[in-house]
Amino acid sequence: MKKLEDYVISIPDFPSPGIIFRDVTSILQDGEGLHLAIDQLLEMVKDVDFDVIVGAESRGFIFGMPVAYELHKPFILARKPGKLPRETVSMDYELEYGTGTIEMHADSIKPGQKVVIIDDLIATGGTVEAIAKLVEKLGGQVVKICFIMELAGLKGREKLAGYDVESAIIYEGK
Ligand SMILES: O=P(O)(O)OC[C@H]1O[C@H](OP(=O)(O)OP(=O)(O)O)[C@H](O)[C@@H]1O
Ligand SMILES: Nc1ncnc2[nH]cnc12
Repeated sequence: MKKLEDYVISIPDFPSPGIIFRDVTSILQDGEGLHLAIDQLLEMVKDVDFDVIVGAESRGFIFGMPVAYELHKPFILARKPGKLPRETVSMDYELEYGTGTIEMHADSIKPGQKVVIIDDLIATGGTVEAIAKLVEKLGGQVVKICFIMELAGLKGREKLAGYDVESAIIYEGK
């Protein structure tokens, strides 16, 4: 039987020299790969007491939403700047190849809510660290952070020290 990592195609030097791009679309374009990915995320949160799932634009939406749907939980979008129509909170962060800003609706997390954050991949950890800070700014508590893939060589976990972090696939390098 194929494991989740068997579905991942890695592309050297994309989008710039030195980056090995771990292409999540290669999981999604196989029905069994997609099913396995969502099942593994469901397994990660099965014993976690939480209220809300937050997904990171855009690939985090793909993986967070089916988990929220299956567990009858709300799904909150952490989006790139200028996309959310109502009052937002915003945080800047650094990426493996660039910088970014992430926003959430100011009313999306209620004080005291327990939050699971889902994204496809952790590289430097900047994106999800920024989202965790936004959740906390809104009074939420981050109880678990789940990834499909982790690039351990970029040490993103160090940025997320103190959080319960789990990844389905861990690549030792970048
Ligand atoms: O751990 P980090 O260094 O923050 O990098 C990981 C983030 O980078 C990618 O998203 P990207 O911003 O490229 O957006 P996309 O999902 O819309 O392609 C990926 O989907 C993660 O969200
Ligand atoms: N190396 C990588 N592969 C796929 N997505 C990424 N996002 C940031 N770094 C990445």
